[in-house]
Amino acid sequence: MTKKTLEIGVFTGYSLLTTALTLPEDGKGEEGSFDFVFVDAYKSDYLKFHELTLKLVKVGGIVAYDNTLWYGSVAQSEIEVVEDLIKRYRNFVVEFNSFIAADPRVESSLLSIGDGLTLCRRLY
Ligand SMILES: C[S@@+](CC[C@H](N)C(=O)[O-])C[C@H]1O[C@@H](n2cnc3c(N)ncnc32)[C@H](O)[C@@H]1O
Repeated sequence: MTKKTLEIGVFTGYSLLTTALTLPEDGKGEEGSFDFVFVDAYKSDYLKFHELTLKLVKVGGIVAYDNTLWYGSVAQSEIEVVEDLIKRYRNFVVEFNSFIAADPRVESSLLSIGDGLTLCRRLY
């Protein structure tokens, strides 16, 4: 059962509260061996956060990265993407997805729900 969770990138707190609602009475958020980390911050920092979260999450724990389809732009060629915000971060997300797919430290899956959610399970 998940007891220790962390969220990187809080705005309204919606996703944090959603996670909190699943915690048992003795669930904690202290530093240490986390069961679950949810990352929804600036996409340019995702690779940096990956190194950090792999230290924080325990072996067998899950790190979830939001927006890894980045409005579908990761499946488009760079020149097809015209909207500024999407264009600005597309290459970071493409690079992140490639890195995660080849990272032997995690087993990962990019779920095509919402704007894409990548689940990584730390293997060692
Ligand atoms: C898309 S919103 C997150 C929404 C969040 N899922 C919620 O329900 O509240 C992204 C948030 O991440 C924050 N953020 C971006 N980069 C960050 C960083 N390096 N460290 C901490 N927070 C960061 C932004 O300020 C913003 O509030």
